[in-house]
Amino acid sequence: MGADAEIPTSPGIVCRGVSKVFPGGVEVLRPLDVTLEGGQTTALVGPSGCGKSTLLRLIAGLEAPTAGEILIGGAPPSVILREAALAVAFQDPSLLPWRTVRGNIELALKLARKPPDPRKVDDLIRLVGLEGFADTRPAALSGGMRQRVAIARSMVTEPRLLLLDEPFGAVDELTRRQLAEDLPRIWEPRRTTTVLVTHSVSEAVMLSDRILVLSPRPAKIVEDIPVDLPRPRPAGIDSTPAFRAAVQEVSAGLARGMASTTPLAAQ
Ligand SMILES: Nc1ncnc2c1ncn2[C@@H]1O[C@H](COP(=O)(O)OP(=O)(O)OP(=O)(O)O)[C@@H](O)[C@H]1O
Repeated sequence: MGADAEIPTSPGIVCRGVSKVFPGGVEVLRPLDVTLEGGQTTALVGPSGCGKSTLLRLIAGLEAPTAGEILIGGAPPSVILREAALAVAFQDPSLLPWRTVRGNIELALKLARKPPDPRKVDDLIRLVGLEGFADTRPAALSGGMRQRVAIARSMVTEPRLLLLDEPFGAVDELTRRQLAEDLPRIWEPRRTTTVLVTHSVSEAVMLSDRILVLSPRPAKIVEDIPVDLPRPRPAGIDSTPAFRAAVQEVSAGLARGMASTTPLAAQ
């Protein structure tokens, strides 16, 4: 981190009384109080439309809360944005159509005012399984391939905070499992604070240290489940009894969350 950086290497995230009501009175988040520990990966799971992406967008500083505040490493989201230490990979990869795969990833480095690093770019292209497509433009890629470019692009800057919203949504099951196994190897050594939105319980268990289950809209935290599995996850862990037990626990939490009106955390 640069000498003048205000954001620590693995920033924690504090949400204090955060609520969101969209114009027209759509209440998406009830006042939410939660602290996400720095260096951890936290997964947000919950029913469709409950407000997971909205919470992620608030953390990213792309939306402002209606009330309350969010602090990242003790500072408002605008600071981590200004320091280019935040990276996001959202459902819609939004790649520049006139740039190649390599060009899109390189652009992230440029925008973050970081020096070119062709080797790192090539390594990431290989890691997300796009070897041979470095000079291809997005129009000639499948949806899943475009998402993988977005994932590589989000990691190339070595962000201190990584926000992933269904990053594997359009990726086939086999590649998904491979990515879920491989990607944490990049962010773990740097202890990148990561927040992940996913509909897949097994992906949440595979990738995170902690899983927050949200209720139907307006979202409240109804379950807060630590994932007590070794990091990095060894290959084949998803067929162990401990992994399956964790998946079951989260699935049961989701079912309870669907029916719940009483939040677990102080809301
Ligand atoms: N800009 C907006 N204006 C008005 N309503 C919005 C806006 N953005 C989101 N919403 C509403 O907020 C609610 C939560 O949306 P959000 O995308 O956060 O849910 P989600 O849990 O991520 O859903 P999914 O799992 O289906 O992606 C939805 O009812 C959505 O219609």
